[in-house]
Amino acid sequence: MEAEAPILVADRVSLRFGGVRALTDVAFDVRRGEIFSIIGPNGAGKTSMVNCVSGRYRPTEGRILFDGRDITRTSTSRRAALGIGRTFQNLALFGHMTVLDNIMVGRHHLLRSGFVRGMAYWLGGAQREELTHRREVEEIIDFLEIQHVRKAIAGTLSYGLRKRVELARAVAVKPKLILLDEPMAGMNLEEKEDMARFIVDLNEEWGMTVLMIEHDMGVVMDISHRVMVLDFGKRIAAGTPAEVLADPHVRRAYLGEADEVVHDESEPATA
Ligand SMILES: Nc1ncnc2c1ncn2[C@@H]1O[C@H](COP(=O)(O)OP(=O)(O)OP(=O)(O)O)[C@@H](O)[C@H]1O
Repeated sequence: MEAEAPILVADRVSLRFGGVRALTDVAFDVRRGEIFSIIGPNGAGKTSMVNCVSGRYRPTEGRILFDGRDITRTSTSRRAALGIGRTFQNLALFGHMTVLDNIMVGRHHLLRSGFVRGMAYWLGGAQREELTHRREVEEIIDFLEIQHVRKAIAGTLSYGLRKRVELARAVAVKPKLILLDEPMAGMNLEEKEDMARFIVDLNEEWGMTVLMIEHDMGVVMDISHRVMVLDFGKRIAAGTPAEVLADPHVRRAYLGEADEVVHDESEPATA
């Protein structure tokens, strides 16, 4: 049987900012239905890579394919309409708006255009559309367990809850691929465990494909199907979490002193 085409392909992507080579010849693909994570030390190029996928940055060389289509030159908004959703490293909620309104904002493009909607309203179709819309939003609110704060002003919530609302907003646009930029950053252990569970459920129950950057290695290795490791803008390894953890390049580059620890058995421990 022929393997299904990947939903996302990065084809030898390079990105330069003046003299800085943020990415050099990075290639990977994300399979439909998987959780794929990008890890690497600070400045390795993770955010740059995800920005090339979302459309915020345009690669200097190479191509990005989504759902079989070359999107290298496609605008950010068009990519979103094609089915690429995202959350941000720093929260990007409307702090003065309610949780419900924040989630609804992301849904606008799913409704028909203003003029058509106006006409349809008079013809009776808009009410049906509005009902479906509301039901779907309520499903997401239930799923992410934020019913109790749906009327609260987003800016007043705890950090962990705001991250969850941001995820709800990204999910609400029904993306085929969701880009999560450090979803656990700044969270306490309990919040991290909740977030990890939501990501796994989104993937398993809602069939959402996930491309994630995350610094928490425990979470990454726990929930990812495959992982790519970047270092100084280059891909140094990719594979299952077990393969990546066993890779000597990764141990040297990412885990730093791991090699010395292995070779230093004769030395007394100093840590
Ligand atoms: N807009 C920009 N202008 C100039 N240089 C940039 C820009 N964005 C990223 N860089 C540079 O590109 C390199 C890769 O940065 P990037 O933010 O992609 O790394 P990262 O792996 O996401 O790091 P972190 O884990 O710290 O978020 C760094 O040297 C960074 O300084």
